[in-house]
Amino acid sequence: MSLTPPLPADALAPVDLGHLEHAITLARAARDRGDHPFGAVVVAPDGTVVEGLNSVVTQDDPTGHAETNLVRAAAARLTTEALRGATLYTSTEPCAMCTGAIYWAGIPRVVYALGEDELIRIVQAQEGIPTLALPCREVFARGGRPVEVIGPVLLPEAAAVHDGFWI
Ligand SMILES: Nc1nc2[nH]cnc2c(=O)[nH]1
Repeated sequence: MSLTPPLPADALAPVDLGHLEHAITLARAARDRGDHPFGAVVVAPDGTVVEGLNSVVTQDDPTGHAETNLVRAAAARLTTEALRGATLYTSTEPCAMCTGAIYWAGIPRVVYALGEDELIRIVQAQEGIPTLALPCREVFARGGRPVEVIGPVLLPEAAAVHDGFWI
């Protein structure tokens, strides 16, 4: 479980903070349309922004996590070179499946708001909801190229978007 201490929001560069807040608004949009409350964006070196929302419920797809959907969309829209210079921002730390997708896409930088340990604490109030406790840093550490990871970042809305959802 991640014991990385949270960063204050003002420790981030304003551009990173803006994209992270965008990811959290997408988590809210996913929840509002009936999906699980997760959202993410990829930002390419030229500023192109690709969005991803969780679609587990509306597409009846257990692998429809925000980041996995996003990596597919980004790979379709961006060149390999652009992916290799991109940053992925996500409302919650990527799970092991999504971390694998990010790694295989060659994305070298990830910024997340809510930590996996905090998500598990929220979700575990509910019996029967499965979690996968494997911090993204541990998965990336097994890879053959470095991925910079920044997070968790203290943004109250990142936790608030889960309020009352997992009950
Ligand atoms: N980061 C993240 N964690 C999840 N856990 C369950 N679904 C998701 C998702 O879409 N994104």
